Amino acid sequence: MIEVLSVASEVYPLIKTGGLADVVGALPRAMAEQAIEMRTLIPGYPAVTEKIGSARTVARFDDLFGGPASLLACRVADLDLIVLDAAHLFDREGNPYTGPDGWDWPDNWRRFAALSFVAHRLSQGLVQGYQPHILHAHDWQAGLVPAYLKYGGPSTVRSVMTVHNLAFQGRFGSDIFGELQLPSEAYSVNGVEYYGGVGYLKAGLECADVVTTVSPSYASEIRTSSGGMGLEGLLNNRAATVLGILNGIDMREWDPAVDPSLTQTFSLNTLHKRYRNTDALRSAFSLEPSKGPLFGVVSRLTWQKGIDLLADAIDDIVARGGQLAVLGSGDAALETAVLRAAERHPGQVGLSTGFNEKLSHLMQGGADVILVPSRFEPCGLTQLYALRYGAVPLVSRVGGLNDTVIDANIAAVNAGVATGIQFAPPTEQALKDAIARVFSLWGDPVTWRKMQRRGMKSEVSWDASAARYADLYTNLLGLKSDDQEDD
Ligand SMILES: Nc1ncnc2c1ncn2[C@@H]1O[C@H](COP(=O)(O)OP(=O)(O)O[C@H]2O[C@H](CO)[C@@H](O)[C@H](O)[C@H]2O)[C@@H](O)[C@H]1O
Repeated sequence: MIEVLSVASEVYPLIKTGGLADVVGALPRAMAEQAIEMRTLIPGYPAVTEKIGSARTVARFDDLFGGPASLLACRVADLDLIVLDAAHLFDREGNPYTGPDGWDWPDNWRRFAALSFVAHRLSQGLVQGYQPHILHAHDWQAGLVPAYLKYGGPSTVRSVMTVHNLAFQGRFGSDIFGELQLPSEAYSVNGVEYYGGVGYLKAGLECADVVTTVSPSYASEIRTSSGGMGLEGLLNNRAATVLGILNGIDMREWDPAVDPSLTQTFSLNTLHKRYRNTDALRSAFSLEPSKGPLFGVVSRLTWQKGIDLLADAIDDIVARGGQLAVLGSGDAALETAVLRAAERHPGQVGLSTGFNEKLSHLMQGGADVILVPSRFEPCGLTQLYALRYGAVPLVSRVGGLNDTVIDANIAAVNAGVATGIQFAPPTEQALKDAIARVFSLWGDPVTWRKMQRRGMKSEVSWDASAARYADLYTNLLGLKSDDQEDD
């Protein structure tokens, strides 16, 4: 049986700030169905240690990057976790990356170096009876994992680096290098060095045996100058080992037939009851009763997510008879722009700031349209939840949004395959044109209903992608697919 240690800074349902947590939380169960054993190494933030209950201490460090630490093994929410309990690094208020003042923790380099260092120690047999064959690192916080492995002496353990978002790279000054416990040769263009400093994600991309990202389109985009964020050269050099494997969704967590967060559960056969969630959503956002479509946004409010484009299109939505409910927080200027629109259109536009998992489910189960106008989107999960919950996704044609939504152009409508609306390029005008198309489709209830139903039947599970990860692990270890059962 192949043993994979997945290393990440968040995992649902213990700690979540975005889509990374959903994926890291769903992968182990998806991989178990492929006969791959996956444990997850995560930091012991207060939110995590509070939830793990009784755990076994499986290793101790007298001094891990400046303080004592221990590793706690436990099984929570069907996940096999190894929690890095290190009070000097993780026992603090705030979110995983920022303090209560909203600024990055100044020692993030140390906190996540420690996480990666421990992953490497686990690959060296730190815990008796546990030997991972593969270290699977997620995003920059785990970017040093492949570097510790590469520079840590001979090993049969292999590494995979998955990019969930190339925009967050974990770049620090060269002065930290001396504290990373890496040999001096690691400070090179083939190692962790990046433009005169240390680049955590760059290190992972350079040193991992294989790089993956979360959709085929994004895998292509990151190799171009417009999408590569400076890393396109490196990624092109490694083109043969850069793969796009589409995210799936956790079909148990996101199932409209049993979802306790919905006012009204529903399925394909009871889609006519879905309007009760729409009514509940209107009340939650203090919106007036309406016969027009209710647009919903569940997102970080950032430039990446195209929220400035949305802000400019709000008046259009309302002028055409639609309403808008926005759940999200982020850049102050964008929050203010949405808030101003809500003030301009009382009863038609609502904003709920903060992170609200339960409300995010009601948004999917109640909104008529889920709007995702991203400038770039590695995969995107909210459009996948939308499809499963009978909300029609309106998305920009980038990254994983391109790979998961079939645009309702005339050919697709006639062929009976459309599942949503796409627009390109990500500009205000193209978004407004797409909104106009939504209203014309909304005016044809039969076509609209068919689109909803088709979306609900779309393949959004992990099945196909888990099989791809299983093949990847198997090939990396030089095994044939049928060998792994006997191993
Ligand atoms: N205010 C709020 N309250 C409650 N829930 C909220 C919320 N704001 C956002 N969410 C939730 O956070 C998640 C966001 O996931 P996405 O994949 O859409 O984007 P994100 O940029 O975080 O993820 C990155 O990683 C993922 C995983 O690989 C990629 O899909 C994506 O493209 C990439 O940018 C969803 O589960 C959404 O419901």
